[in-house]
Amino acid sequence: MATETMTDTTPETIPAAPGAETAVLRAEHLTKHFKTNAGVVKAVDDVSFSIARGETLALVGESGCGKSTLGRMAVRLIDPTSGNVYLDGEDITKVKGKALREARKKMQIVFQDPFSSLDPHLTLGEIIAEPLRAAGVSKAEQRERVLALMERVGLGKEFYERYPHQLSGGQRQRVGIARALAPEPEVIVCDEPVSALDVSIQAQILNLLRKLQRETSISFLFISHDLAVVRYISTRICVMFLGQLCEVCPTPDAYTRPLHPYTKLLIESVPIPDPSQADRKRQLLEGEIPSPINPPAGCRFCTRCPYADDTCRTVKPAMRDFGEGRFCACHHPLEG
Ligand SMILES: Nc1ncnc2c1ncn2[C@@H]1O[C@H](COP(=O)(O)OP(=O)(O)OP(=O)(O)O)[C@@H](O)[C@H]1O
Repeated sequence: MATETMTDTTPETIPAAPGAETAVLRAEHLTKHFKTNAGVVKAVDDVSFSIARGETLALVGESGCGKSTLGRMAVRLIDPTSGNVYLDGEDITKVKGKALREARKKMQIVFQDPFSSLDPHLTLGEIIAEPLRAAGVSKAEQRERVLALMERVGLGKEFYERYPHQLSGGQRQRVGIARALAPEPEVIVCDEPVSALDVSIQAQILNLLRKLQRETSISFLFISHDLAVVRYISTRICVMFLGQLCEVCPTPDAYTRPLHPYTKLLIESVPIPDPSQADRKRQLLEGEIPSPINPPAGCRFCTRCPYADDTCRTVKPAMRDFGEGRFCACHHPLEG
């Protein structure tokens, strides 16, 4: 139950990682509603977060909870229904034309499927050079910079003239990362970047991202449903359920001392690969996720939560500060 030290806090006050400099990217009250024939889909509802320089912030949650929509809004690939995005403290929610192009250079995205996101008719050299060409970099300099980028992501010179279909999945994702790095961004949204890859290749790509971050203190918003991957790569975690954040905390805390019942169930529902742990009862998340067209009025997790009472069903829980960088929106947090 609630402790006395806990304070109510509006989500926009969720700080960047403790001790970090000011946030590179900050989202405030981001909301996206899609009008469909079946009704208005409340894909993302009043979500706020910030990413510090050199930080990897993970966004986790089940399929359909709004992760990709949130990631795309954060880098202005889609416009929010309401809410604001700040890049280096500047409100870029409504910028257009040249200002938008400048902002987009600083915020890149790497997609899950590196095959469909690479033009099959272009060589790797051309694909990686595309953002440089658009920025007016000379032909000669483009080649030099592309070769340097390829080296940084572990692709030899011999790949310069190759086409996407000549590459493995892991190599294609390296190309996707090189292309994202080309305009020297401050933030890269990685939307399930390793989900389509074999486990051994996943580790190589994750290690590459870590190496790049050490070299340049770039920030990542890392979207994933894979909690093992997120544990390895991220500094902090945002747990999302049905369009809203329910917990934000340093990554180890999500696994060792979760505050939200949903975080705990999500962690416990991960398959157990270690046979000596086979006796551990695997918790299953039960019940259907409610429709984002007609979400529950109070806490959105109330229909699946073992602790839900009348308050949970009627009153939306505020995001509260538990100290040490831990925030949770729950009427009955697991600690206190
Ligand atoms: N263009 C759109 N029009 C209507 N509904 C949409 C649109 N894009 C997303 N949605 C809906 O918004 C909700 C959130 O989708 P989103 O893809 O952001 O979730 P996600 O957590 O990234 O899921 P996944 O991991 O499966 O990609 C879903 O209910 C989805 O069907």
